[in-house]
Amino acid sequence: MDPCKNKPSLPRLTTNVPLLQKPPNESCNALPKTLPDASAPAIIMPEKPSRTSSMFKEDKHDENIMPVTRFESESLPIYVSRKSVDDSPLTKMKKLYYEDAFTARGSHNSPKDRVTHESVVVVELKTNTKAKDDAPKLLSDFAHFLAQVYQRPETSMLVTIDQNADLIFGNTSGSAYLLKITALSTLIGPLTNIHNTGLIQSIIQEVFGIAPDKGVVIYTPASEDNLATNGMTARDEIDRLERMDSDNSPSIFKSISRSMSRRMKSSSGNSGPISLTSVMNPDVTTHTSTSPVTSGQVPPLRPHQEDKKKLKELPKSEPMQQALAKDEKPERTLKKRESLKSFVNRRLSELGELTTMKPFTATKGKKD
Ligand SMILES: O=C1C=C2C[C@@H](C(=O)O)NC2=CC1=O
Repeated sequence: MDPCKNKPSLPRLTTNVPLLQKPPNESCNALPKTLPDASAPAIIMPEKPSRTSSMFKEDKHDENIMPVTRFESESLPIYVSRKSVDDSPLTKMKKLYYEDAFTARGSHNSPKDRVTHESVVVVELKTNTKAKDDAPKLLSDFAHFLAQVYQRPETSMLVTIDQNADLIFGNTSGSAYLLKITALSTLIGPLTNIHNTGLIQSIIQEVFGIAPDKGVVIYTPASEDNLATNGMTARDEIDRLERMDSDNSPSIFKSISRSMSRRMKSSSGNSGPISLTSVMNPDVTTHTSTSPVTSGQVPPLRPHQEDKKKLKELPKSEPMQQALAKDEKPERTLKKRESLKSFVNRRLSELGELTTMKPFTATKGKKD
């Protein structure tokens, strides 16, 4: 006889993470490997961040063990070893997660999205009812389950379970629980909470035998400034990644510029490259930049490698006029009063084969 038949059926809830199949012989008391329903469409979506932001404080509690007899000793291990099996469901799930998060088809590419996607989720469960599983296993399995619910690596889950809480809900001292979940505001919102409450309360019912109406779930949104780990708040981390992104973007321009330069050289033979870096991003100040003149220190455009070498030798603070004096081809430089637009257009017309290119317009509608 299926021991699970007498249990109330779990709500058919949805998730947008890959779900694992429950083995037919798995104990009804064991924490399921998977979320309840893999077939229905996802409803988790980013929600408007809440304005509130606070981290809950730890409550003090005294020991109060209420032994529970409902859990049978024949409960099977809940999860296959995740460390030793390469194609374990968790590995597959992680693979899908990382593919989604870090490839072009993923939508989590901005620093904020990246941090949000891996931000810590803190889950605190207090109950007056003991589960059958030993604490480490219970914790690990619960963390695994919650990581699926919140769609993040398990390394981002902080889970604490107090099975000896002094706790009363209503006027009876029967089994009950309090579950607090703290996460970035973007992970907490009306739809997400409805969805996740169903999932989590179902699991708690399976594992602890406590009905959803005997448990309370509190969701606490934290702002990026109020959630921290590894010596950094989430805000710090977003800012750091944003700085890294902006530091890295000029090199992308540089490499495009280099390949453009090679193509132009091979087709014209007598012209130097236009720095795409500077054309695309006038604020970028590199040695090959044609940035708008600032403080009279704009170094010349360097079309050839040997020019580049020379330029490297220029002291960084060398004034523009001195730099020009050393330049063999000063006409290729951005003259002090010349706008970027007219400079680029002048250079384009110098490069005969580029006449098909549209003139560069630095400022829409503004005459040079
Ligand atoms: O609150 C968070 C803070 C950080 C810092 C960063 C790290 O791993 O160093 N990642 C974070 C995620 C958070 O949620």
